[in-house]
Amino acid sequence: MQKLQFTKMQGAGNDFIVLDGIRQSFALTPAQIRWLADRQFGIGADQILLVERPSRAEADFKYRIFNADGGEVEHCGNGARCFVKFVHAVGLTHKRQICVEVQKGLITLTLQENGEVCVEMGAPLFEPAHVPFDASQIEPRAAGNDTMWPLELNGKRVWVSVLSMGNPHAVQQVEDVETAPVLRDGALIEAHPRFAQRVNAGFMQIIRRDLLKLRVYERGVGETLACGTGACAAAVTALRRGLVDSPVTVSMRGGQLTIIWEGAEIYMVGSAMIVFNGEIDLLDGLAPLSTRLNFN
Ligand SMILES: N[C@H](CCC[C@H](N)C(=O)O)C(=O)O
Repeated sequence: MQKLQFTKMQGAGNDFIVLDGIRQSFALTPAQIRWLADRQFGIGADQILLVERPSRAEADFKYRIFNADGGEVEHCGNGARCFVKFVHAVGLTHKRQICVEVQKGLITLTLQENGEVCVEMGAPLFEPAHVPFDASQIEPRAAGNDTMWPLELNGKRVWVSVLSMGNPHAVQQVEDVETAPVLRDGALIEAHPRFAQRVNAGFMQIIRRDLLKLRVYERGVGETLACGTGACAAAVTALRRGLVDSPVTVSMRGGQLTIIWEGAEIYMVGSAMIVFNGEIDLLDGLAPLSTRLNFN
């Protein structure tokens, strides 16, 4: 049995289990990650964030992000803000500007005087092969400076913009996010065969030129209350379509983020909070999950 200290955090309602992998030594299997993230049998979270020492000289820290389904991912916007608040809260650093190594590369995080965090999210990539998205045998449609692609979902065609924030996103515009079929169509888009590594599916509604509403069906999780990379993907898509101006507020069910994009790096500004600290016995957790009945 191994005791593991953890910190439960949230950024705009997207919630995380943050683990200090610098002062604790452990190795997690995908099954253990699924158990920790399980909202009935474990602690419960959308993602697990693992803080480690950097392997690159220019970085202060490294962190790794795992979805609730156990898969490791390239980037996480809300997680980045939670990371900054965590390392300050536990005394791992007092620096206000931190360079962090994540799977997609190096990002710079800044803890602002007002307690919010500004994340330099990197530049979006639009080439289908970089998402990755299989654009073969279909014709795109222009929308301003943006490109939309047709996706067939069980006989229904939707038009999505595809882009990489380091992780893959498919964004569509809807009339009303509250009535959009996010759970049904989000699941179909996430698993669509044209996305070799699956995809995060965003549903955005333009409210004003400085405000859009967004719901995201996240890869490896399902619908979350907010998605930071998804907010960046939606804002960039709306900006390319000429529907909003930068900076734009992205309002999601769990909170809002400010996204700034002038054509190169994207900046995301928002809050992050510690909810509680805890301790869990690593080995005990697998038993309950193995007894989870599979009725389907
Ligand atoms: N589900 C995402 C990872 C977490 C991203 C999201 N929580 C964020 O804040 O960016 C993916 O599989 O790419």
